[in-house]
Amino acid sequence: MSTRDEPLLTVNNLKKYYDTSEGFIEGLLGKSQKVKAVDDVSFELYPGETLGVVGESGCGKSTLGQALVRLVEPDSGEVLFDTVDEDEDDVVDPDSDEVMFDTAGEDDDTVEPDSGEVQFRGEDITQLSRGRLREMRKDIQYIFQDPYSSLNPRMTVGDIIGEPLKIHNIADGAERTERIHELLDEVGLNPSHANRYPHEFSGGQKQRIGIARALAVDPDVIICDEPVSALDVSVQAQILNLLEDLQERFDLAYLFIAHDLSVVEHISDRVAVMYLGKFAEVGSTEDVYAPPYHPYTEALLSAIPEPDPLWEGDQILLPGSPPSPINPPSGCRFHTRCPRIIQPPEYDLDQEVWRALTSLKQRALGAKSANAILSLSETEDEDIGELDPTQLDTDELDQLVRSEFDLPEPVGDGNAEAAFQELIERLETEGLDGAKTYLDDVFVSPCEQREPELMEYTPSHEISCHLYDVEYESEGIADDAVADD
Ligand SMILES: Nc1ncnc2c1ncn2[C@@H]1O[C@H](COP(=O)(O)OP(=O)(O)OP(=O)(O)O)[C@@H](O)[C@H]1O
Repeated sequence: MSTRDEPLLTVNNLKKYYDTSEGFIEGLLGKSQKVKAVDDVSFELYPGETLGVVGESGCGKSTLGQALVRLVEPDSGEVLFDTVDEDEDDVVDPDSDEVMFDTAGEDDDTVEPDSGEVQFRGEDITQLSRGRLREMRKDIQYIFQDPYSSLNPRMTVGDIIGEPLKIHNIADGAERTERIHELLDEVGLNPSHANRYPHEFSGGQKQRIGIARALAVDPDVIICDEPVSALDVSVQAQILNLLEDLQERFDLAYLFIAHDLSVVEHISDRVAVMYLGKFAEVGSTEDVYAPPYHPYTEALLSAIPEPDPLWEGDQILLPGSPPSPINPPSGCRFHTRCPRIIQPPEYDLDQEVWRALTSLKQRALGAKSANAILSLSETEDEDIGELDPTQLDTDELDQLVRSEFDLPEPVGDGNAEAAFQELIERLETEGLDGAKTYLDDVFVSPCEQREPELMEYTPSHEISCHLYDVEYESEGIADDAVADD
């Protein structure tokens, strides 16, 4: 049983990979590829707190929320659940005689108690039987992003809110009606509207109905999956205030998923920043929204349309688009876009120049033809046709590549300049394949070689970045990075 200082949810090494094979045969032929939507995520959620999960679209936030309660089945990992011990007299131990069995009509091993609270004591949700899973879903509710499609249009609002009361044998008849009216009132809706249908309500009101439905079963945890992103900004604030108010009154813990950093900052006690299926940073909201930053968080914060008044830097534009979660980059997954990607000890370049050289390397290694290096169409460009680097002279090629990547001449470090010139020569004499072979061994960042752990930076702040890694600190690299902050 959880106390206030112990986690309600303890998530260990959770993974969810989606299979992309289109059919059984493809699967058999081994042609399926796995989308690593959630890839080894661990965290805790404490009673009464809000943990925000933030990151770009497609980074795995919804999959994480859904895997916790097995709306999608996780591949591996544990989700240990401990219910809050509110009132011991009201507790029903599922193993005790107090549980009255009435399984008529049930098609599985469901055990619904006639009264009292069912307890979970560190049970692993990923291993629960279907019956126990159904009981767990009373304690952990899910609010969906889209209030328009998450409510059954053919049911009255009263029936929608009353459904969980019925499923979990919580209230019946007049008692149920009274509870529905109470819940409508709790979420700021008129109880006399219980007989109306969802289409008669605005977007914000629909989300209030979704919240009332989640509250009906008196949960310990609500997973709020982008609950305000479909709403107008003014309505967003009202719903966020309502969620905060309800949290205080009913001692709810929220896992609050959103892509909008301002929304997450407003509501969260702690924040986890997610990138390509992993947590890049987790900490108290104060820690995550102030230096030292994970470079990904820093870029996200710099891009908020109305930045935090404390934000002093310029907007950081990340190069390229997020890589595919089917084949995430080696080492630190963010290294292909990281403005602060670490230089190897043999170079001493301006950071922007170093970033540009690594972008050149990534683009060349991923290119199908030399055209791609210069952002030309992979097939044939109207004006230039297919670029054949072996037909250009070295100087011409050198200038084209420097101008494409904003590289100064020389790049500013003797070793790096020599490597760049050698690259251009290989491109000219051996074409793209020769350049690729050469690039395997040059412009190598420590960030692409080893995956950083999510490490404790302070007791309330974990960061997964080699810049904050003591091993790199001993080489002076991390020290410099932190000093910059
Ligand atoms: N059912 C599925 N089958 C295959 N891939 C999926 C499936 N659902 C999600 N994905 C992929 O898994 C990755 C994570 O998706 P997810 O929806 O969890 O991300 P998200 O951060 O919640 O993004 P968004 O805010 O856009 O929903 C994405 O690459 C997505 O395309």
